[in-house]
Amino acid sequence: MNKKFNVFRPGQTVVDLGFAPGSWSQVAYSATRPGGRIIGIDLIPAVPPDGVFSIQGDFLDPRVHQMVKSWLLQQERQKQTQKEKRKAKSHAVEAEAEAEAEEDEEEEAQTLPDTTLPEDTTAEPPEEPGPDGDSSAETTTGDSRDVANMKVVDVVLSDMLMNTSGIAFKDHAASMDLCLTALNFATETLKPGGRFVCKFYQGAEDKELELALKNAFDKVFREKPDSSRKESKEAYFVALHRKNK
Ligand SMILES: C[S@@+](CC[C@H](N)C(=O)[O-])C[C@H]1O[C@@H](n2cnc3c(N)ncnc32)[C@H](O)[C@@H]1O
Repeated sequence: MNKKFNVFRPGQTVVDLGFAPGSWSQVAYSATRPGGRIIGIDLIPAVPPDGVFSIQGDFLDPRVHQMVKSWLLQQERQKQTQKEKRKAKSHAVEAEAEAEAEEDEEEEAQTLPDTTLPEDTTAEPPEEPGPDGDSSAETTTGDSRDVANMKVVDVVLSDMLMNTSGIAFKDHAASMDLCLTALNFATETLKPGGRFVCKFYQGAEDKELELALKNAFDKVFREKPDSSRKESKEAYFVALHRKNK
């Protein structure tokens, strides 16, 4: 499905619901390098693949949503701090280069007759805003706003499925609960343009889920990948480009 829909890109933040034992997380991790951040959540204890952070808990429990959001916030703050550090470093390099250039000019000037020296040679250089001063302020404000709204996630995956009972309607209803919970979380956290992939058990109510997805995303595909057994009621929705609303 990733090959077909190109779900992952380098640097993305991905939330993998029902991640254990971790194959999807592993694919997400490799496909989002460098800079990707992956968090997996599962009911059962499982060691996540390298580079993946995990939380053990029931995603139907709102407290688990809060834990994931806290992690996302922390990651976002880290990203901003790293961005600011990089900016400060590049400003320091620029300032050093400017100071060196001025020193060179002064040295050159000292070798010339006095009359050629401009009057303000000894004056402090005027403080000029960095080349990206204004736009960086905008970016920071934009990021802070996104963090406040928690729209910081690029992809939400849900492969959550209960142990099936064999009673089709019951399994379908349980699957719809999980999918709708995942979709609610995605609605709260996905950036505009974000993607959502969820496994579901086909049944009477999946049309409603499809409609909710179409309401929130520009494109929605119903998929039955080759790896899924033909007789199984399992299928996937792939929703691309979260609408900006
Ligand atoms: C099919 S497996 C996931 C396989 C995984 N995507 C992978 O690639 O390795 C489904 C997982 O969903 C988890 N799950 C089911 N209900 C859940 C819930 N309410 N909260 C969190 N995880 C849940 C199960 O424990 C199980 O590990």
